[in-house]
Amino acid sequence: MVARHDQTTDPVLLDGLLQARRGTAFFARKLNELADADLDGASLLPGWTRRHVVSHVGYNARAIARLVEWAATGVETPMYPSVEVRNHEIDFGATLSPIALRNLFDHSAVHLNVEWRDLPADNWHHKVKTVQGRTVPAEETVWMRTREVWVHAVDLDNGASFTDIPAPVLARLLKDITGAWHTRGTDKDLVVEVTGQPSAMVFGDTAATSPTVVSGTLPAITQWATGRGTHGTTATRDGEPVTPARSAPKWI
Ligand SMILES: O=C(O)/C=C/C(=O)CC(=O)C(=O)O
Repeated sequence: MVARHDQTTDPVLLDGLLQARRGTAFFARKLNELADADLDGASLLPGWTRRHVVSHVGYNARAIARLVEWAATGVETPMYPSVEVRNHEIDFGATLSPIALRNLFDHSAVHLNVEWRDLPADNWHHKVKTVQGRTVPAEETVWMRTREVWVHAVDLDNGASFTDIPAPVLARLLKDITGAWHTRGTDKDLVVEVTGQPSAMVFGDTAATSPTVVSGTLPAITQWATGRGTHGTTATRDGEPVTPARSAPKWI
């Protein structure tokens, strides 16, 4: 039976779906503001034009839809056959005509949304494996997509910034990234402090005796943590400014 609304009634999941759908609408808005010729311009990602960003976001929706189909059917359908195929697909997509590229984004986003909508409540707990080898419940696909659409909307370099991203999305992203650093041990002697928050947000090597402390607002710190520059952040060590500002450890 085809559903007209989400099958899940889990309020946390429904809230997550809302953030993903809002992010998709935001990406669509920034894309629609660009003229066809603008798609040839550079994005904020080294070596990628805006075409590459749109291509990646489109194929990412298809890849995530495959995980949702896996959760629905129990038939293993990976995001991508391999990282090489993923990268080749992005390069190929970047060569499409503007209308085809825009259709790729639109149609893949609708497809993913339908897969989410029709997934029975119980199947959201079914385990699937991401291209990075993480085994996660299908619920995680919502966050995976949320992250992609909000951050890559900024990467289109068309006026969007991290201040446009909702605070709960930024906070979760920062927690994810600093958690990954911690797991890899790449946050040694590094403390990250978010300013201007009702409750303290401190991440990193908080046991270090003389750490480099990088601080800034939630949008500025999250932008920095994703490897998108030091703008709006300050770095100090033993109370003295650190120059040049410390770049963030690798995220993914
Ligand atoms: O969260 C993960 O384990 C994997 C995420 C991705 O693979 C997202 C992408 O970078 C992609 O679709 O290529």
